[in-house]
Amino acid sequence: MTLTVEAHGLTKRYGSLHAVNDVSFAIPGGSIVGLLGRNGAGKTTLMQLITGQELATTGDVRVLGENPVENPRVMSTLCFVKEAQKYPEDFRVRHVMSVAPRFFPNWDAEYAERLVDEFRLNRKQRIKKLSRGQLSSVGIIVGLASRAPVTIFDEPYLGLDAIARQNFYDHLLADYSENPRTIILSTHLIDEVANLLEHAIVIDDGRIVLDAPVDELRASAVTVSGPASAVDAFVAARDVMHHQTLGGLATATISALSDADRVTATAAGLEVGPVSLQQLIIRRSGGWTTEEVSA
Ligand SMILES: Nc1ncnc2c1ncn2[C@@H]1O[C@H](COP(=O)(O)OP(=O)(O)OP(=O)(O)O)[C@@H](O)[C@H]1O
Repeated sequence: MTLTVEAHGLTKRYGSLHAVNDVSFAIPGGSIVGLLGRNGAGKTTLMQLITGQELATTGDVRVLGENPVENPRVMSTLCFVKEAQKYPEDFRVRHVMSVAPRFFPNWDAEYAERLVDEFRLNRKQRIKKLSRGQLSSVGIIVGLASRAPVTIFDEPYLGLDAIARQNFYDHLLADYSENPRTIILSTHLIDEVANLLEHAIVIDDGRIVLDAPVDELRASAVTVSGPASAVDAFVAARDVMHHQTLGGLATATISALSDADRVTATAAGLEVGPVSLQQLIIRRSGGWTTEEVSA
């Protein structure tokens, strides 16, 4: 299997702050990877290291087997859609679309034009006059139409309404299916992208706290819900990751159940269901509590 992005002991320090701290991972080619974590966790710094925009303090990062820093061969395979992309002062939407092929050898101009219409952008509009959501749309169009072998989106949805975000997710999945490549998506909207992601890397305080296939994560836990007394009796001898009560009802998140345990739970009047990816990731990042929700 070809590895597209690899890091070994990668560290970026700003003064005494370890923004990225001894991080190692390997992203196989042809996958959609979620880079997830709380504010200030180190996601943007890690993406800057991958794209050669920052120099590592120590450690090593490779894109398609090569160091990305000042490497034109690697640059031609990368597209980094940043939250705060800068454009020349007098640029209009159509200028972005016309210069993009110079940076992205796989640029699909026809697809880009279709996306401009779908995201309802005015080709003549000055970039600096675009709304926050329209500016995000421009970045999304560049990221999708670049067809870059390694495409990285850093919170690409800022200011986008729900319809435009769904449009992005639908296009991402459809276009990725037709043109497989490596897509790294940094987002806080985990449940919105849960169905897109094949792999999740969670970073917290500069360190990777989770690096796992999403299917494996999903299979690792379940919720059991029902009358509080029945839920409590069922989970009494188990490791409870999260517990929530609402009136006389309770929901507990526990490790995956065997078939026999599922039968026992159902016989006790409990419902066994899936856990959302967001909940699993919050839990793995050490952020879950027991909640009492008043009715
Ligand atoms: N150029 C810089 N100089 C000093 N500190 C920095 C610099 N860039 C980032 N940091 C710090 O490094 C840490 C990681 O920042 P980073 O932007 O990578 O986080 P993030 O996970 O992308 O956060 P968010 O989700 O809020 O965008 C933060 O504490 C941030 O303040």
